[in-house]
Amino acid sequence: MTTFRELNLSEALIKGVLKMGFEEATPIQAETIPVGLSGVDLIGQAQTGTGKTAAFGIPTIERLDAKSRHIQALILAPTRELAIQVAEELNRIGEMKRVHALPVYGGQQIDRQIRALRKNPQIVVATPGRLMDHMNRKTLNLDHVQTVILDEADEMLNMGFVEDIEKILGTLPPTRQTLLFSATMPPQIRKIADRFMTTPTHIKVKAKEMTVENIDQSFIELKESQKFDVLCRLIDTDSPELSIIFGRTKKRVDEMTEGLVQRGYTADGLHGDLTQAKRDQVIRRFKKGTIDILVATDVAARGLDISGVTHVYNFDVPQDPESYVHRIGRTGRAGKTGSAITFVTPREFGQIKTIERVTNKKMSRRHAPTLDEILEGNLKLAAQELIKRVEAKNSQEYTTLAQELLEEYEAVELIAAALKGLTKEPDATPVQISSIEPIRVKRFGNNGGGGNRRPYGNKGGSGSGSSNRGGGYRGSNPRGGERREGGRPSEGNRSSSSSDRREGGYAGRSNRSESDRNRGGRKPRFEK
Ligand SMILES: Nc1ncnc2c1ncn2[C@@H]1O[C@H](COP(=O)(O)OP(=O)(O)OP(=O)(O)O)[C@@H](O)[C@H]1O
Ligand SMILES: [Mg+2]
Repeated sequence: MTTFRELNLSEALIKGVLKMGFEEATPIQAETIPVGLSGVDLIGQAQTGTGKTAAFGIPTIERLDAKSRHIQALILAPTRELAIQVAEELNRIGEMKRVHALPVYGGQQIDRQIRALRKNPQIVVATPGRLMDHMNRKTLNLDHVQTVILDEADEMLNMGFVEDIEKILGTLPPTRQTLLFSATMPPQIRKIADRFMTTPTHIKVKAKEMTVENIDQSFIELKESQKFDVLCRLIDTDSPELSIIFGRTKKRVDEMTEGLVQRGYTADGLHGDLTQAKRDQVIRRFKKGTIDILVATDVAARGLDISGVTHVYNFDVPQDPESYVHRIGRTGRAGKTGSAITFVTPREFGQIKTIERVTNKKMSRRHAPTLDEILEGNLKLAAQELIKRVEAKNSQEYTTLAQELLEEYEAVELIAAALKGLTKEPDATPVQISSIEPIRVKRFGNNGGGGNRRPYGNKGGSGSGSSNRGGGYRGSNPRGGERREGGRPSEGNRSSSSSDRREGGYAGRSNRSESDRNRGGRKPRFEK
């Protein structure tokens, strides 16, 4: 185990990370921080939730000059929520060094961002489309950037941002350091690496499986028409603290959200067609626990770090194994445990096999809870509740009435009636979710006739390996469910900036044509 002191960091940075509750460096941090500090280019790959943000954030902040008024580090992220979150984390790491990171993303008023940029942040965390807008308007100067980081680089390629990224990287000083991070590294990444990186060191935290071992993974085979009722039953039996339900399209996300609310759950939806103000509100309420179910497209699959997410439900089987890895990685973060349950229709069963093959991890088959099982579970909960109330000994004012009732009725009958009153009956409010075409297996399994799709550099090409398995590490994170929202600019109206059209409609790969239209009809160059 490596402490941050052993990594030769300045006092300001050590204080910063200790204040965040980090006691030891995670494996990816221990391996990449020294390399990052040396100034060379770096590709970092490690499982979800294992601290990649700080792995690139710490050396980047350490290397920059807090007194300078120039932008010295640029981070590109695929979604707005991720840009905001990364900026927040960097602001915490750099707090003692008085370094400021500004998130810059589509959907927020550009004037507001221009004013914030005039305050000279040393770090800008941007979505590619909006950054391009600022570059075209000359409202930010990237001449002094010494480090550029592509967080979730493969997803930015999936989203069709490759041209923007090429343009952005092409304008940066050639001497700058380039870092590239993700939990998954499909071979296309090599193109970016070849073109824009100088003999990068490849660091991959070795792990037997692509997913962290503290996520319990299962699937349920069922008919499309059964999905919604089964989902509700699972939520009732699993009682997640916070959960994320992934759906394939924006329409399904809207319908599911509406249905859950109708059945009395506190849920809200997140997808690319919502205004930025609404997106901000949903995330804020989910982090606070005001809503405990987030229904989302793949827009929420990458990078989001929300503590308390104990369950991920894939209402629709993910389009590809990468999407699966990132979706389920929203739980089981920073050494915590989590559960991931994937729904699969019989015709799509091949996807489960493909995912298992690529992630090198078997999912267990789970059966949909029956109504009887649900009732039995609810009855047990009611009995526990009754016992709790008896033990609390605070029902004295009811004892006289209870005595009178006991004289007239059998004790067993009275308790049975009380239990019935406390038992939650499954809600059968009818909910209609529009049906959807099954994923075509052919497209899904197109990785070389069913062979293992190896993540880039998996075969010992890494600069230095680690014997650490998985993402488990010690160290507490005291923030709990209440994350500081500092650094998050208050929401403005949707601006008419061109980046909105490109970034606004992201619904995940499954909804590709729709999201492409929203990004100006651009076709992603790297189809999977
Ligand atoms: N050294 C550490 N000790 C304890 N907690 C840490 C440490 N480093 C990071 N964390 C916490 O772990 C959580 C996950 O970190 P982070 O979001 O950087 O993961 P990631 O590897 O980028 O995951 P993803 O692939 O999903 O983006 C965060 O809450 C972060 O604050
Ligand atoms: Mg991340």
